[in-house]
Amino acid sequence: MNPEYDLELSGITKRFGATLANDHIHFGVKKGEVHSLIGENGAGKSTLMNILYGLLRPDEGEIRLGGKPLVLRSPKDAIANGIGMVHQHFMLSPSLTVAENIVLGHRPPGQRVLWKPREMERHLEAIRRDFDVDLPLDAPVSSLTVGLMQRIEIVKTLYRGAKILILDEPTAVLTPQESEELFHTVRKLSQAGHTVIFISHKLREVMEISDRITVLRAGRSVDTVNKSDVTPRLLAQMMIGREIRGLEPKDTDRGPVALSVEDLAVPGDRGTLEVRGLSFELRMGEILGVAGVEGNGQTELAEAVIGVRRPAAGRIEMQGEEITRMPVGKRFERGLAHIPQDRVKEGLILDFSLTDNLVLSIRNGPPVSKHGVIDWRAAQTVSRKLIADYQIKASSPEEACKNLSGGNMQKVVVARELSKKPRVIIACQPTRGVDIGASEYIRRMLMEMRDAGNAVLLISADLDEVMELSDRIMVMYGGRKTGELLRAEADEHKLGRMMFGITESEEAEG
Ligand SMILES: Nc1ncnc2c1ncn2[C@@H]1O[C@H](COP(=O)(O)OP(=O)(O)OP(=O)(O)O)[C@@H](O)[C@H]1O
Repeated sequence: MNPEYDLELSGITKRFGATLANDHIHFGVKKGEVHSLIGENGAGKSTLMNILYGLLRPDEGEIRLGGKPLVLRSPKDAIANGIGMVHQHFMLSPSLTVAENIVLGHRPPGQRVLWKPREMERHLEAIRRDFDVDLPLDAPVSSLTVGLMQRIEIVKTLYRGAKILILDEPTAVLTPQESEELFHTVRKLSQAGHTVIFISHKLREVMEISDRITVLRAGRSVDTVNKSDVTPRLLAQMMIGREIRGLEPKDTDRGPVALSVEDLAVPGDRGTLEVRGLSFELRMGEILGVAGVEGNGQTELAEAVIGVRRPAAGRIEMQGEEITRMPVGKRFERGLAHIPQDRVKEGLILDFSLTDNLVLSIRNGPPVSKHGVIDWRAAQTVSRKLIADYQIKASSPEEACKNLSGGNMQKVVVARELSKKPRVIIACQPTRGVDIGASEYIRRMLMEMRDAGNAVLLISADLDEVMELSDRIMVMYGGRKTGELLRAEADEHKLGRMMFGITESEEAEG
């Protein structure tokens, strides 16, 4: 045990069948530090943190807290020892209020009864004050933004006495503004002596928030470094074990119209119009980026184009044919592909194998099936090739998708959609939660699809991604277009203003 460390995991090994997810990992954390845990998809981050949170038992290795060995049989043990975890998928009851969600099922330490309302209020108030987090305590959770839900999860773990907080890719679901607020909370936590373990793929964030950084690669710990001793480039190399190449966007000739959207109005789940009179054209051979803070109609736009949400007005054409009311299946037959933003809910059948998800769900013809009879061997060959091309980490093509890490699930969706040889691709947050190596690959694939003369509508809240890939960028705010720029004309400042509703003419007036 290194006396510097408050928490130390040593020799942690965990196998899932043939997969060695954690291979003698060493991970030491100091009190009050923000310690980032980074690594490519499937590197073993979630497995290690699930062990620390008592969700998984290691096959080998030891955990020590404050110098004493710690055996964690369940999250209850972890919480009792001051270890809390905020997962990527929130565990909240939508119909209950914020306050009810926070206190739900929690008893004050050593007592049999639940908190009394006054004590509860006092306890919550202390958390609110100490960490400068504001919450609408009486609001039902169903009415809140994702950023607020995450804040509730953090307060919930603090309420249960967490001193060490594990945040599993917390910014993956946040807007840039919400991420800033989260960082403010993280800094407050660290100042108050709490330890934060921050899992992320975004090196810029890691460089901004961390004191120290541990890099995992293929189940092993590569190194732990001080933030001041590294650069993002060096971290990327440590993660993927080689130099990364930059992407060189290339100017291509714009072809005929791939997608034309005219005066489109689309209602959201609550019946109010989320897309309001939107018109634009996407050409073959181009990537049109749709920038904007999430929740400004981008999702409803994508859903209307792929056909799962009915527009209230307007017209959509694909390659000259009207598709406004065309059934989804027909649109796909005509060459549309969709990379959904919620891959778990919309993109995959989790209990099914990789081959099922990669190949069988989309191919009805040769070589995978003939006259309705599936050729399993051919299906497996196609599946194996996709697994290799996209470097999907799985023990075999028969592995169930639910066993894959989050980033690898995304690779499955992208591999399947792009392998359909589509003509028009609607890509929604295609690299969210995906590591650098795989992001680079997915971005390169989107550019290759474009260079081969196809069209890509890239909806992304990641401004860097939009600027890196797009030939043109359109900004959405409040369901409308607030501007459209060529990549060469776009900069963060201009786009940022448009993202908050300042139109091009207002922009020109300064
Ligand atoms: N329950 C499971 N059964 C089988 N294999 C699993 C299981 N959980 C994880 N694995 C495998 O263990 C390896 C490590 O996965 P883990 O989820 O820890 O990676 P990660 O670094 O968190 O990745 P990501 O960034 O994509 O979330 C992967 O190859 C994964 O497929």
